[in-house]
Amino acid sequence: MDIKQRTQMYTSLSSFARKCIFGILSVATLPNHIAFIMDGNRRYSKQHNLVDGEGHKVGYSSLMSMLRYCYELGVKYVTVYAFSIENFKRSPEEVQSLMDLMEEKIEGLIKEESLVNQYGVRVYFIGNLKLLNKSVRLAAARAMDATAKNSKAVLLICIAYTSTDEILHSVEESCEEKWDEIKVLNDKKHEKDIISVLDIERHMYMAVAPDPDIIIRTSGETRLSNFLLWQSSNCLLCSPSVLWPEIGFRHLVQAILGFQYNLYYLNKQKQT
Ligand SMILES: CC(C)=CCC/C(C)=C/CC/C(C)=C/COP(=O)(O)OP(=O)(O)O
Repeated sequence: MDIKQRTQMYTSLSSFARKCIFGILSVATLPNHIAFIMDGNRRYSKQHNLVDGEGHKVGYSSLMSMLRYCYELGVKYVTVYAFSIENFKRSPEEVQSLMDLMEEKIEGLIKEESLVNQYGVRVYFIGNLKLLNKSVRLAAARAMDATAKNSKAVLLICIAYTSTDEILHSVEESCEEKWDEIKVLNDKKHEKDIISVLDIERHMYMAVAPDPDIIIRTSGETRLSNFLLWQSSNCLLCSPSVLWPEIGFRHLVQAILGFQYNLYYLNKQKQT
């Protein structure tokens, strides 16, 4: 058997094993939305003596594997923290190199043979997109347009994002909307109206998705780092102690088992 045949056999065997494990996991409630904080790409580069930026490229391959597993399993929504507003404070060279990678990979997402097309994924870019340079912003707009008709699954890419910025944006939009209503009604008694939680939720960038069930943050970190603060009040946080480029199938399975155990335990508590 040559290398090609061996690789094919390995791919079919691992795909079969995954299907069996997914079959078992599907017996209990599956998460509908998983979010990832992809921590540890630079540390991976350093640990493996790679040139700067290589860790993020390996990190992108890990992301593609995790997306494949999630969509195979039937998780409809996946969110990733790709670039925070805080990341703009890194050196100009590093920001530029990350933006170049982002642009290249965004273009790749909508290619004919891409995973996005294979699984019918609608892509959203979530964040303060006007902070991005024009070419990345246009690439993001193209990817959103090109996938707008896909409805089997959803990928939300948080870029130029922080949760506090999202909340601020949403409160501003809600106030403006309320103010316009008051002006139209020209009714003094409405001036006392205040915005509601529902107004704020409606104006969130993340309003296109339900709240996440699980947030997985690699490299053993248990901080949320300004990610989905509003949306994570009932969410399970998992922190596998591997760097993002090292994340694998077993970490996803562990997180889902944790979620299912948590749900089982909560239901049991409610019954007693
Ligand atoms: C199109 C698309 C979704 C592309 C995503 C590409 C990708 C893997 C981006 C990760 C970006 C990032 C700043 C990760 C955090 O690791 P870090 O750089 O902070 O590393 P560290 O935690 O070791 O410092």
